[in-house]
Amino acid sequence: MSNVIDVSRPSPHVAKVWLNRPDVRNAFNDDVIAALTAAFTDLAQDDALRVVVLGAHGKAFCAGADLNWMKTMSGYSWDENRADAQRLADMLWTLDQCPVPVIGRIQGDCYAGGMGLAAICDVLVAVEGATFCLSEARLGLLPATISPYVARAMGVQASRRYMVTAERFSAVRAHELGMVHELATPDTLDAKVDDLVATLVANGPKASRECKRLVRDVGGVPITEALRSETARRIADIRASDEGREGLASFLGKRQPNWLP
Ligand SMILES: CC(C)(COP(=O)([O-])OP(=O)([O-])OC[C@H]1O[C@@H](n2cnc3c(N)ncnc32)[C@H](O)[C@@H]1OP(=O)([O-])[O-])[C@@H](O)C(=O)NCCC(=O)NCCSC(=O)C[C@@](C)(O)CC(=O)[O-]
Repeated sequence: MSNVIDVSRPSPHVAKVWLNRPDVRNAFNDDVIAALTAAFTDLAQDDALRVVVLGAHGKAFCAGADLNWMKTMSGYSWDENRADAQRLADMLWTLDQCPVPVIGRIQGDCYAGGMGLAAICDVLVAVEGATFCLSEARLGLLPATISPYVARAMGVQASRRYMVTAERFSAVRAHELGMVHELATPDTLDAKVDDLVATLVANGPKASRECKRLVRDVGGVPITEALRSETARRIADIRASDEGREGLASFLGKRQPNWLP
């Protein structure tokens, strides 16, 4: 099971998690779901970590759920199907809760559940030639567990269209919709991802984690008095922290910040 994904640590601050079933276009089955869940659960405990890059081997990023695995599931009882779907929902949740920013490196096609993986990323870089598709309806299935993440990443209205039509669309269109943040060519993809990694590693580590949590907690939430006081509390917390003091002192002192571990 272990080699269905590759996890590497080029530095204590950076983790790379690569899907590794290129022969089936990185479709995920039970082994992948278990491996990704375990990897992100471990990474979440690592206080030195500042950024994760989620990528894939081979020509496609991810073809979604493994259809052979799903075919097996169709012989299951409703309860067994429910338990399988719950494991998938739990995996997406675990990835979404990753405490540090996740950069998605989309080097090829991104279909169905693969769009769910892309949608949990905080920053998405894709090659222009990659195709995106919420193909589930074509197969008589639903993009159910991925739907909240996809709707958050590309908006409800675009999700409506692409979920009901199951049409393919380009990375350029995904960029227009705001889901993809940067377009690349196969030659420039890694340099763009490396630049983003360097940008994220240079930021205040606590601030970076808190920014991610802040957007997740307040994005789309109605602006109420309670929210006004909660957001004020969060900035006060970080201003009063060693990191907040160091960030301001380094700016005012015209020097590089020395982030504490
Ligand atoms: C991705 C492209 C465009 C690449 O297109 P391509 O590069 O031309 O590759 P291909 O179509 O020739 O496929 C290469 C090999 O990968 C296999 N393969 C490919 N995909 C899968 C798959 N999903 N499951 C199992 N095997 C897969 C495929 O069967 C073939 O095997 P071979 O013939 O060489 O033995 C194409 O392969 C394709 O259209 N794949 C199907 C994508 C799809 O419709 N996935 C739906 C998954 S359902 C899902 O994800 C449900 C979920 C999770 O969203 C539910 C929820 O949210 O609750």
